[in-house]
Amino acid sequence: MTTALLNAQGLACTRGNQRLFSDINLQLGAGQWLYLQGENGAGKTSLLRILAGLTLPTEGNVLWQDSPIGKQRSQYHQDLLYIGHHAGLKEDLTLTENLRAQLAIDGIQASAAAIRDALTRMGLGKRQHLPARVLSAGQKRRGLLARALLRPAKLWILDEPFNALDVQAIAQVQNLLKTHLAQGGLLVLTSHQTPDLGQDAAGFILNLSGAR
Ligand SMILES: Nc1ncnc2c1ncn2[C@@H]1O[C@H](COP(=O)(O)OP(=O)(O)OP(=O)(O)O)[C@@H](O)[C@H]1O
Repeated sequence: MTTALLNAQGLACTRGNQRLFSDINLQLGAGQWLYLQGENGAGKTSLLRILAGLTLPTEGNVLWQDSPIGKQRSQYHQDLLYIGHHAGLKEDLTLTENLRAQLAIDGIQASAAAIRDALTRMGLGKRQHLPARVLSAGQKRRGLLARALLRPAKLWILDEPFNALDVQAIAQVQNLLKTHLAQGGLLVLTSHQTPDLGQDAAGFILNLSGAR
């Protein structure tokens, strides 16, 4: 049996006077994934943000390695890679500068060569010195995902990682996710496109539509 590293107990979320979901319980161990489904507005991003410790739940707790995430913010931050739905890039900075700044927040000093390699692997070798504002939506998404190549983290929480990506990039990101899982990483993601995470990794699907 896999030991649960991420544990959510009785999660509920209310926004304004709208109950998005309640009584959400999850357990995820090494090499396991959770795929959140649901219509627009079902509460997927809200749940991901709660799991990432960015929003407090209305009810319930999130535990990481048996301890509430609020009591171990710095350890949890170290173990977590969260990539949000909206491009979190500073528009006037280049992709290289954006990545360097994001990694610095994560406490990681990546070399210029490592950043260049990651961007090249994401097909952005020729775009690395352009300000983010001139990049296409898919290029921005690729740039955000390059962080996953540079930032070791046990738990990945990804909000619509395939958004705006072309077929080739989707396949590349799916391979990245499979490798992460094969190495014992945990993955929580949402996407309007069903991901292919391979036969070997164990996974769960949670549909938030109707979880009120
Ligand atoms: N801070 C907030 N204040 C008020 N309402 C909010 C707030 N944040 C989210 N909501 C509402 O909560 C609902 C769920 O939003 P959320 O972004 O979690 O949905 P989602 O399932 O990720 O949707 P999508 O598939 O469109 O990305 C929406 O109706 C949204 O307007």
